Amino acid sequence: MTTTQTEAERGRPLVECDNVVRIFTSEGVEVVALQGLDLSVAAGELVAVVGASGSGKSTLLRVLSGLDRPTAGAARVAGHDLVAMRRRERLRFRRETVGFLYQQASDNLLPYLTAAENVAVPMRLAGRPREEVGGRVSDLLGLLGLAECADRRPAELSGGQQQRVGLAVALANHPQVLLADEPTGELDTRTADDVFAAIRTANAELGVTVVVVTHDQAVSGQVQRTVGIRDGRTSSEVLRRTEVDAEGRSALVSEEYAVLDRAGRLQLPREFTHALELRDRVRLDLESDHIGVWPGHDGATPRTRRERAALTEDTEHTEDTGHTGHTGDNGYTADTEGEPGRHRRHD
Ligand SMILES: Nc1ncnc2c1ncn2[C@@H]1O[C@H](COP(=O)(O)OP(=O)(O)OP(=O)(O)O)[C@@H](O)[C@H]1O
Repeated sequence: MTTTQTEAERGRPLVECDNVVRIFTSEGVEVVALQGLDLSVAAGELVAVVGASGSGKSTLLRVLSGLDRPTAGAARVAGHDLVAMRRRERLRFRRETVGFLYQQASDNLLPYLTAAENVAVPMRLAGRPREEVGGRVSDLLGLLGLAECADRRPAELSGGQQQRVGLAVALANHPQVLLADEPTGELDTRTADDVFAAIRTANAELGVTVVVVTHDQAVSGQVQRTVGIRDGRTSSEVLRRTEVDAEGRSALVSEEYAVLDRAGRLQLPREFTHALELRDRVRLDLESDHIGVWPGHDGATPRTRRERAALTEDTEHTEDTGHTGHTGDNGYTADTEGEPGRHRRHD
């Protein structure tokens, strides 16, 4: 089966959101669903966007699938400008460039058609020749472990099989990007793992770039990169990679990063801000290899390195620890050396 991307194309940004804003107005009240969201997904990546209910996940997917238009900002998918795109281009984009997998099987499949007939529908709508349609249908059903289900209707399939047929439908027209909205939300853990395995197969074998949105934190175990979304903007990332030690043993390592946008904005994790009662304003301290963030307080207690340096002219305090003895120093620092990316607490 042909892959969607060549090796040379892998790695270039395929999905790009730059400061995307989406404001809904209902009954005179404005709801800011996306507030300056940045996201970049490279060709060939499999990324999960994870966030609580109301964080803006579905709004993001609707924008990326061309169903909705951002209020402000820039969004591009596979070279298509999602803000400027006109009706005709939008239709072709939705038919050929992106595939969509919904949470409910009833949104992915027509109940009166067999699995094979369902997979054929998007290709027939796109006007593909009959001989191509038959080959693609059996290739996809075979790849996703559904060959024996070809002639069954959705009601005769398990929940996991229905989602995998839905995946085959989404992939039918060789989309460059697969967008999945809570694709395993209705399934038990084992069946959800099977569906994720099928999504990974599609990503690896067909080269399709995948963006999955979910509220399920556990999904980060299934993907290479997890992007956290909070209050309509991306806030953190977890990267997973395999490390091999000197004895040749491999271990899966995951590291959490905060996302820094182009304007230098950073969202601190909620548990950090709660732990230190950080609010309204904080003091920043530039060190040689990291930045310290300190509660703002009332300005009466000197906190920053510069302020401490001024103090040390009068006292014998050492700067080695980065702490002044009198502050209690419960500030967090994000190290850039030693443990890159890890949020570490200084005791
Ligand atoms: N058409 C709309 N009109 C008004 N407000 C909307 C509309 N669509 C979404 N919102 C609001 O925008 C915010 C983000 O909604 P969205 O559906 O994107 O969140 P979500 O993370 O997908 O949530 P869930 O996991 O519950 O589906 C919410 O406050 C929601 O109420």
